[in-house]
Amino acid sequence: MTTPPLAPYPATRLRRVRQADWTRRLVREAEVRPSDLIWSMIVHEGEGVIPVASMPGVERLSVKEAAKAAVRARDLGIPAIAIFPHIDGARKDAAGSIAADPDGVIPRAVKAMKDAAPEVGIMCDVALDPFTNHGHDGVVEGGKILNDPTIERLIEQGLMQAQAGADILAPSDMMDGRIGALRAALEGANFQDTLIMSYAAKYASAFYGPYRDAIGSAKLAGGQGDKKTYQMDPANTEEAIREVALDIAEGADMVMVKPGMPYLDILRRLVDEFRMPTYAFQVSGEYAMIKAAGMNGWIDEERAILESLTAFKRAGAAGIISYFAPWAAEKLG
Ligand SMILES: NCc1[nH]cc(CCC(=O)O)c1CC(=O)O
Ligand SMILES: [Mg+2]
Repeated sequence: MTTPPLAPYPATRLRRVRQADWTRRLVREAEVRPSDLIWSMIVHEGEGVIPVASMPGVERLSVKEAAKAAVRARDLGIPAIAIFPHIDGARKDAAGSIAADPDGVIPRAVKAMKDAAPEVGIMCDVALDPFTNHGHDGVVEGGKILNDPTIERLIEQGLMQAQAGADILAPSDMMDGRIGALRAALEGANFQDTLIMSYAAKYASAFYGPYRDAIGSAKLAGGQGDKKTYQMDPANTEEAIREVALDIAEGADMVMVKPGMPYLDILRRLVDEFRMPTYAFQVSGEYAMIKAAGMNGWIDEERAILESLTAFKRAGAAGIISYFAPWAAEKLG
């Protein structure tokens, strides 16, 4: 885009349009609405709610509470909820054997949430790490994360989630080829309408720390932070283009960039390049930073949250996955 020639000062005074709230609202380019939000939510296997220490204000919800939250999302105009499981450590193993258990907390939550609020889209994380005792997103052998055997497990998990009623499957594992395999499996099992949102450009980031605490994998091997053989190097942009190109070609309906704020340049690039519905995940560490600074009185928390969400929209996001979703929807609604 070329900028039209501007009359020199004083004919042009850019401050004129900023002089009052009404002028600012008239020229505003990006605005975040409740319909832009996907509520990121942790569910657990027990009863009641359990606070997450490193994410003040976020609680792990029981299935019953998750169903109530779905109703709340509907009433707030939030279109979708992304659920992630906290699994009892004693039930994890090296293979993540219970990842595709049709009686697990995720399928139970999906059913309860769809029963309570069928109008709300439910998105499931397709990944093994909440279920493995090493915290990695894949099958590990001799210290290596095996790509193709992992895909087989993800397919079982994804089909189970679709069977339970999940609307969107969101593989967050970063194995090569899993989008194509999952799409073929869904077609083969008559799930033509199940959406796939690919965590297409997911970086090996320090900003996932509180999440690993929330799902109970922080102290495990994978929780020490090294997922660098499958998640992307934070230094790379062109590689993100290749990742997203492949996932679109394999059948992704929507793509995601993760984390959010430190990667707004990637988000913009991908929107420009592919014109696909592109989402940003404002991850646990971003939540924790804003919250911690706010609680200390170091920043104005409410303004910082809304500014951060607006920044995603300005950068081109079709929507934002965020732990702030219910608070923000209430504020904006
Ligand atoms: N499959 C892993 C997964 N799915 C969602 C998140 C992070 C979410 C957040 O930080 O809020 C992670 C973390 C990781 O890769 O270790
Ligand atoms: Mg990929």
